[in-house]
Amino acid sequence: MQRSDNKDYNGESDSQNKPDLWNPLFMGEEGVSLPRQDLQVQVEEQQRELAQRGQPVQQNERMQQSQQKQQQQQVQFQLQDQQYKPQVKFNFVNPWGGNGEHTDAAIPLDNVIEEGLPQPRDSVSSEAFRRRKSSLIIPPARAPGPNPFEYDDVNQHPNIYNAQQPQQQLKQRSVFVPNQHNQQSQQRLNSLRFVPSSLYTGQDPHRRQSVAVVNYPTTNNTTNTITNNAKTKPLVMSTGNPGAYPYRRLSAYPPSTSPTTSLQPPYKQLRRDGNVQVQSSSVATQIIIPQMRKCRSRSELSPNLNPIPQYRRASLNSKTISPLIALTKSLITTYSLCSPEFSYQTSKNPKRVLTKPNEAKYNNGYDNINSDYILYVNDILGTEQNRKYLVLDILGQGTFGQVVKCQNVISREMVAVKVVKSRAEYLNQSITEAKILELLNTKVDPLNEHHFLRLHDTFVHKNHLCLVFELLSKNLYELLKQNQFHGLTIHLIRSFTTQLLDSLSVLKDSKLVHCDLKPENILLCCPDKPDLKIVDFGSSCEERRTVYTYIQSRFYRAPEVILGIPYSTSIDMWSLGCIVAELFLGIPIFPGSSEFNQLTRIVKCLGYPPTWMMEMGKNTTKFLKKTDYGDGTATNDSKKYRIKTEDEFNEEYNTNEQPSKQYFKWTTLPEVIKHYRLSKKIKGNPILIEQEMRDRDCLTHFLAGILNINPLERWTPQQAAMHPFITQQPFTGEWYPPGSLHGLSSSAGESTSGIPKRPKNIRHPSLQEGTAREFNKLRIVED
Ligand SMILES: Nc1ncnc2c1ncn2[C@@H]1O[C@H](COP(=O)(O)OP(=O)(O)OP(=O)(O)O)[C@@H](O)[C@H]1O
Repeated sequence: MQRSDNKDYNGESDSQNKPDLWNPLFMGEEGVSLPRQDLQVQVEEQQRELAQRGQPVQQNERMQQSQQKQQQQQVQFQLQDQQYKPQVKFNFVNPWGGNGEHTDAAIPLDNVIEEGLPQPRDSVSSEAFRRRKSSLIIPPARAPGPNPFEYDDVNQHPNIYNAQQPQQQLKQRSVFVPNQHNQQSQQRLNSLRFVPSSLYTGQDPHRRQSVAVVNYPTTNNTTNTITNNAKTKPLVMSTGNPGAYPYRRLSAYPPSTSPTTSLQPPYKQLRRDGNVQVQSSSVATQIIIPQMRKCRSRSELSPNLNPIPQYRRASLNSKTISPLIALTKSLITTYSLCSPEFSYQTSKNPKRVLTKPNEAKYNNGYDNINSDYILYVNDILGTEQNRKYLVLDILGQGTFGQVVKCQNVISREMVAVKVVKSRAEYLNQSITEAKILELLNTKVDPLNEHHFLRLHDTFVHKNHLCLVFELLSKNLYELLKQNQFHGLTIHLIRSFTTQLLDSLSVLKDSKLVHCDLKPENILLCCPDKPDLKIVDFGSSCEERRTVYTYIQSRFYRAPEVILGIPYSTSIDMWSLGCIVAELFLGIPIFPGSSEFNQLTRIVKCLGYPPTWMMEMGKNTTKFLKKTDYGDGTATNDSKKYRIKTEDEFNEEYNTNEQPSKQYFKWTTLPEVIKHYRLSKKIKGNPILIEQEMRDRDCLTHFLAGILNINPLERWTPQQAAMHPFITQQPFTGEWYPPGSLHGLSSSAGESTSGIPKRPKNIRHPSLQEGTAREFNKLRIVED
């Protein structure tokens, strides 16, 4: 099977020189340089021969010349060989331990930005770009769970891929190891022609090609032996005596399904390649090992699928399985087939530490410096019967603690356990989270219809509160990342938004504010369906108890929170607007590097907040400046304020604010949405493009209603759920939520958003007098 996509080769698009998946080059250590070893061996051999002939061993001039020539030749070979080598380092991780390097498979952020846009791609900016720094309390960097299938140093592996040790083991068991048993003949072969250097570097190409190929037929007129007639001839094989046949018979094929022809793979395959000469019982024929060849066209890279892929690989129940399955899901079976001594028991695995940092500091050595419980794979959390959970892997690390994938030891149910930090402040907040979830699960949504995470159990383990949740799949941030930070389809966005609006409607009715809605806290229920759930109610509160003023992750923080005005459930709608825009654009719409920068970005895109908000905000003077009109002619209240320049802000607060990095060419919301690049699928199809543009207009209108800077005009979830973007009714360009006079005037000031303003004669009662009467009713509680 050959690769059909080329994306993983360091982003290089040229597929011409890419080796296929089974190329031994993929399996070896990068930089394997057998030719050098070969050269040495050859020189030693020459020396030995000279010595045998009674000539002095010292290198005379001729020998030196010939060595130089050979060296030049080898350098040439290596250069040629480099063309075949992938640039990616494929390391095989030893699932039993070992501390090889891990190649980071994370998708580079370089793919995120549209073509032609400024590229904020230096490491610092991409770090800052991650919104994970924007939480209430800066959380440690997300620590994805180590992948047990990552590739590590080949030599670390205790099994068949080990370049040295297994060969010795295999040799003891009389297993055919071509690269070792015919080392000498190989040297001679190399001297005859060019063979890619790594073809024989500690790898058994046949073994890699298939575990099943080692099952060979026995026929009466053949003798299954390999003649290692290295001194005189290249590798020569003969077939015949089954007992002496160097390949082990594996249980993968029951006798009835055993191949019956006399020439079976790999011989058959080698022969097909035209490079094999087989010696039967009477006539000896040479086998020439196949060489790598250059891929000439793209079509050669497409997989070569056999309807019945005989003799390629097998599972224990004799079924043919794909190489991918053989090397992932069925890896243990594959190992078992390769080596009868191989045994695997999870309980014997060394405990892999999941927590970072993992140095013991507090809580009798159970906790690290952040008061996080140091978790190991195979740890048991909980002590009570039926409340014991086997730790399997880490799912996420956040402000409040770590979330780990666990299995209930008795019921075997898979769950997610949040192990809260052992500090009082986190403990108290997590108790609130548990209470809110309990309320949602039992009273508000007992039938599990409104997309809230289910809490199964709570217990305390070594001074850590543990919350046992249903196990969900990846979060929306991970989904975007997986999509290389390209936006999702409008269809999918609609599906997600509909579900989220349903949840927010229920929360609003229950007077609950989530306070930390962001893509990381919205999880898919399973990987292959668009069903989702909202998690992390750790910052949630009742609407009448909005205790904290420093809430929400920065990118999703509502303007009223930034300005320091009392808030309500409408801040979740703001976050939702930011999330929907991000799902479309692939990257956050307001990726503020600081609160000041966040507000600047919002104002640039959507215009100034209404004056009453600025008058009322506790933080207004921090970020905005009152303008002096001198002659007093200014009538427009909004012009009383302008956002401070970076210099003014830096001077005042001794900071180092930089001008906002532009992630999009366009500034206003309608422009950003309209000009976002078209997906390849619809490019060139005018009908689809027209449909897409209509959808975008509708999406823009929908977003403008949710991303209304004025929280009193911002649509409620119930209102938003009636918008044509959600209902898919025809969108005429104008829409007002039924029973409301709220239009789309996003601010009382100059609208830079490009969204049409509500007609002047229509005013919402709460805006009369320009005061914040509604807000005054809310209780302001300082934190
Ligand atoms: N039930 C679950 N199933 C699978 N993964 C989960 C589950 N709950 C949480 N996660 C993962 O763990 C991550 C952190 O969870 P959570 O947000 O609850 O922790 P936190 O400490 O409150 O984080 P934050 O810093 O956002 O406050 C999530 O982003 C998600 O990827």
